[in-house]
Amino acid sequence: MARYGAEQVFPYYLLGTLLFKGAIMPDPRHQHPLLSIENLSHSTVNAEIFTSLSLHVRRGESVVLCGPSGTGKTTLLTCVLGLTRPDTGHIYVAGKNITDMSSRQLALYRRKHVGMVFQFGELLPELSPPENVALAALLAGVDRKTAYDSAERLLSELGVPLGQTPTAYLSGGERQRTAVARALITNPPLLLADEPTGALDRNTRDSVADLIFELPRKQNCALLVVTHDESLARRADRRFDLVAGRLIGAKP
Ligand SMILES: Nc1ncnc2c1ncn2[C@@H]1O[C@H](COP(=O)(O)OP(=O)(O)OP(=O)(O)O)[C@@H](O)[C@H]1O
Repeated sequence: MARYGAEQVFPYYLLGTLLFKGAIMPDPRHQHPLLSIENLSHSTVNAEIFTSLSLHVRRGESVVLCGPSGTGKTTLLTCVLGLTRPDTGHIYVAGKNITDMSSRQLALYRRKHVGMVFQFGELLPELSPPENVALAALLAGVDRKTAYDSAERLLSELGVPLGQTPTAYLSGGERQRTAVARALITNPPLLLADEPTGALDRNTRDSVADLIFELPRKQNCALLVVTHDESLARRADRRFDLVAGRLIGAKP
């Protein structure tokens, strides 16, 4: 049986300890992408929206998609959500080809693998923040107690007041934090956001942006954000512009 001396084992022990303590984080660029968009083309009855578009996002990294109005940024997000079927090309999430999935499989995929933050939160205004957030977990099959406990923990961490006040009465920032909590409650590996700070004033926008852009590192998820906001785009690890149906990389 082979024997290993301390001098042979120690470097591996040290590396393992450093990795465990988070002193050396694996570089996201060396991982397989969580989201792979490959040669995607899509058109409406009137026009071609994008052609042969490819984009990869890894766990732990943030990518921002900018570009003029009407170039298809939201349409691309709806393709990744499985709400729009592209004409050609494939989208893989965690190795699964979502462009081949049935409607039933897509509904399950959305509940378990994707969190989405919309510009106006898209919460149910009559429900309280814990109810809005817990609902996403209940729909994903989580039991009632766990869903409510997790919703309250997440909301507290994100600084949203608990209680029974309907979300309609909360401030814009509190509503958007609730929307982030709802996107995170199922612990999705992929987080999408469409103009997540577009409806907020400057101060609130900065604090919600801070919150969103620290999620890839904190939750080890992949983040894809669509925005017109240059200050938001600067926070991303990588930034692309969608212009005339093509992706142009502005930040490596
Ligand atoms: N279901 C649809 N049927 C017909 N045309 C559509 C449909 N959905 C989107 N479009 C068109 O596709 C184009 C891209 O729209 P999209 O909303 O994706 O652009 P965008 O880049 O997100 O714009 P903005 O920055 O203004 O939000 C637009 O011209 C839009 O009118």
